[in-house]
Amino acid sequence: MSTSDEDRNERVFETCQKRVTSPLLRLFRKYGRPEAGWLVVGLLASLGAHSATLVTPLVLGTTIDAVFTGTSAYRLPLVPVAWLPSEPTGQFWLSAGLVAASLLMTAVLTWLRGVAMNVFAYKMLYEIRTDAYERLQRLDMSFFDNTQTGEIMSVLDNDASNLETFLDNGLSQSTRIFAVVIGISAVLFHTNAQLAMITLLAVPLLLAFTWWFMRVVEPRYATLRSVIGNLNTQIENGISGIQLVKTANTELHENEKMQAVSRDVFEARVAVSKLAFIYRPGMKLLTGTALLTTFIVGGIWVFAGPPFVFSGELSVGDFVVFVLLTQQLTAPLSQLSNIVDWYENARASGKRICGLFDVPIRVRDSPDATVLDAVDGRIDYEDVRFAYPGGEQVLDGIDFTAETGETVALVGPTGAGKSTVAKLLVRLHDVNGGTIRIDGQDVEGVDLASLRSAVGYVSQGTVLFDGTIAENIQYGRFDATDREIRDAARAAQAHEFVERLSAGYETQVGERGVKLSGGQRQRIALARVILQDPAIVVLDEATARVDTETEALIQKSLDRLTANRTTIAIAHRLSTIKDADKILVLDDGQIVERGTHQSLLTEDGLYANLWGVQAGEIEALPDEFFERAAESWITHE
Ligand SMILES: Nc1ncnc2c1ncn2[C@@H]1O[C@H](COP(=O)(O)OP(=O)(O)OP(=O)(O)O)[C@@H](O)[C@H]1O
Repeated sequence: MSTSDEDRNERVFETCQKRVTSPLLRLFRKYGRPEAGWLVVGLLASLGAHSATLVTPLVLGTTIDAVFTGTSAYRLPLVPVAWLPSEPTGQFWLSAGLVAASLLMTAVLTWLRGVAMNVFAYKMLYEIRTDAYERLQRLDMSFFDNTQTGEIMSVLDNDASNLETFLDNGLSQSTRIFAVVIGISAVLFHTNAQLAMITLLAVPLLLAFTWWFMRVVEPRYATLRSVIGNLNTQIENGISGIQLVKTANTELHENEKMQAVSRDVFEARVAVSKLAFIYRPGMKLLTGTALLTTFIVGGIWVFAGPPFVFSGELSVGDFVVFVLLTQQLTAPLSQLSNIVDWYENARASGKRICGLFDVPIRVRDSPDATVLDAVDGRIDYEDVRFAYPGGEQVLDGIDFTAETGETVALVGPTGAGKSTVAKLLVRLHDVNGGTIRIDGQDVEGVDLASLRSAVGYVSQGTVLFDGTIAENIQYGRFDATDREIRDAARAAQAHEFVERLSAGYETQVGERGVKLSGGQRQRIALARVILQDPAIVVLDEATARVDTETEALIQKSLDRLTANRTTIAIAHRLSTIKDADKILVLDDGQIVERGTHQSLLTEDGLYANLWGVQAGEIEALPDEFFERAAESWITHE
């Protein structure tokens, strides 16, 4: 498959994720560098805080030997002997002071670490999230057609959180391990190199055990992540389609689907846990064994002199240092599994985030794009051909012109390609062949923003945003005044019904506008387009979902909207478009008839048949029509 084919296929998001290498490094280079100062402060503070915890056992060891048992001189690593007191009382209080100072330092540095690492992680994530969202909005419609909403949402939500957890907890826990293992090793070697070798034998064993765990758990984690994705999709589909579930009485069926995906999640979690149940106790057993071995060997050494091949002395103080520090090894090393877990999750999430950044955008401004300004509104379609990514040819040789101010209607059987013709005008997709021009300029050569503000689009299923009615109308032009919003609503025949609502223009419309009727939603959408004041208007079944009375009302507002604007109107109900300047009859991606209402009726073709049926003059369409519709239906399926 060539790159461009891959970039056009339905699973383009998946393909892009697979191609990503070193996602964390890549994200760090782009988003972490500007905040690297915070990271350095955080890591140094973490290193300092964990190193400070080593002071207490060290000081305790030397104090026991020098002050309590008197077996050796009072010495502290890195501190010149001349600076140390020679009297036991002075030594005792110095030790107490050092322990207090190290506790205080640990507390302050831990605070600093928390602040610096949080700021680093939050700032980086803020940039990634906003950039990803910005990118997402520019992606082609075909990306949204082929990617589950749940999957996209989880990139901005779960994946960003996974990254944040790793950047914050994962990195600071890693420095903890680094500081503790290096620090403890140094202190133990300094205290007694021979015993240190016995104690620290545990470290390579712990690392090897963790490496094994990482290798075997990763495929299970991959399965877990994928089934959690399925679970999210199921929940998302079930909730967004709740009306269908209730009316179709399919709650049981949905429950069964939910049970199946939940079971998959359960089984995947158990598979991961089975390994975690071996790993965590295994880690404890290994560190426990190291402690016990140190205790036995060190104890014998203190009581009866050096055992086995060892030589030299081990004081009680040294023994205490070993026991205390070996215990301190356990906690950070047992975090290794969490770090691995956070890292794996962050890597997988980083791949998805980078994959999203890599999805190619085909519909974009060309480098020499010109701004579509002072639009007259003449539209030319010239031999336009189109197929959706991975699909069959949907439009084949579409040719027509809409003169400035004209209304061109597109009619024809379902699936004929009418909406596709309209979508190509605002470049929701780009043509595969031929050209679309506005005022003689190829739409692919003009600035996208100017193109889309020149065309007002009212789609089949009008979608409103959660917010007030006023906010939804203002979406057409954000700097519109209250008066302009009301004027637009009046022109759309919406003002009266809005005024009758208890909160008027401040009424909340609910998610997707569910609290309004279909006709009310449609009129709000029309008010929005009237406020936008475009030179060209596309009406895709603008009156499809309303009753005849509302249709009459909407028709009035439509007449206001389309007067003096070039209009492309798509309609099944032919009565709504019979006055159009041109009517194009589409069938199977081609224009099969064209003319005015009157001329098409005289032609006695598909349009005349459709009109006859709708006007009740003909009882049924000819068999030939059904055969063709069935054929088109089968090929579209
Ligand atoms: N996003 C899409 N991805 C893939 N195929 C699509 C997409 N949208 C539409 N199609 C296919 O393109 C063909 C034309 O669809 P289109 O929506 O343009 O038809 P239409 O004439 O507007 O139909 P209707 O009157 O039912 O709205 C259909 O076969 C449809 O299955």
